[in-house]
Amino acid sequence: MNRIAETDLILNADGSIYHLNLCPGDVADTVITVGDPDRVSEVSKYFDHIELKKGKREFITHTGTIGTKRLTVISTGIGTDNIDIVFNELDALVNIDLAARTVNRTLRSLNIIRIGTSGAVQADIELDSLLLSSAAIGLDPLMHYYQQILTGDEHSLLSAFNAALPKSTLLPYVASAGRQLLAALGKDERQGITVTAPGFYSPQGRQIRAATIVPQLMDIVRQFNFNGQRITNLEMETSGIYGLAAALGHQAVSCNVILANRATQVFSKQPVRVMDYYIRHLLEKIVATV
Ligand SMILES: O=P(O)(O)O[C@H]1O[C@H](CO)[C@@H](O)[C@H]1O
Ligand SMILES: O=c1cc[nH]c(=O)[nH]1
Repeated sequence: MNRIAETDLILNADGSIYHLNLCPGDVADTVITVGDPDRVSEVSKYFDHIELKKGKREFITHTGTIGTKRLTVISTGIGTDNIDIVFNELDALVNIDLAARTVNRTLRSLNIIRIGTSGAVQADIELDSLLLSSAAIGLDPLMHYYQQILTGDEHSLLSAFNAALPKSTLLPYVASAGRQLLAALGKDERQGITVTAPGFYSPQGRQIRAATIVPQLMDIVRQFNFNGQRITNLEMETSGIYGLAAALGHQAVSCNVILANRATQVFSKQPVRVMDYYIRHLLEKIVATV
């Protein structure tokens, strides 16, 4: 079996993995990712018992239990460049023998749920509501560095979005939610197609002082229609989460609290209270169904 080089899979002196600072036993089969490191304790405060708290840089991890359900909550920071680190290292922790530096014979598949924040692009999507991404269109570059095997539906969505873009401006890719996990968590929840942007300002159609060269981006996103499905929201991690989860054999679903409505230009008056409400809602659902 191929031995993975010390410079490809880097371990710290205590045997933990380079950025996440975690050891293999530290990760539960159900993993909640959040962008904001401060949101980790906002999730784990609802655990009955916290067995570990570790961290390095923006990657804070708490593992514990609610009843008999073991859960890990980890912060990714902002952007799909961080998702590259978090997903490759989480996968290494559960699927690689770190001592032998070889891939395990039996692979573990994690259930990974993002609890994030997002901006809606359609006027009728209520502020302070929850939205689950059935698929993501990535305007970030991450999955252009990995082999992706697309389904027929993903190919069709990508072709349709490419056709809506002006020639040679952006290079999108498409990735979908884990089918079984979405079936478990998506019941009675609003679902939509999410665009993942490689930035918060011009890449999401915001204009402060620096001039944008894609002024038509928001109109294209808002007007796009794929067999009756619309693009619903913008954020910064979901395409990478879905792309890498599929590439590594994990199930992932991205759940986002809508804090901004870009069409009506309003921002939530109560972001902390609303996030707390949906953390409790999703934890109940995860414990009951995942
Ligand atoms: O609240 P989180 O999970 O960080 O998610 C959203 O908020 C950040 C931008 O403010 C980006 O990470 C975006 O995806
Ligand atoms: O508009 C928004 C709100 C939250 N997060 C984003 O990336 N965009």
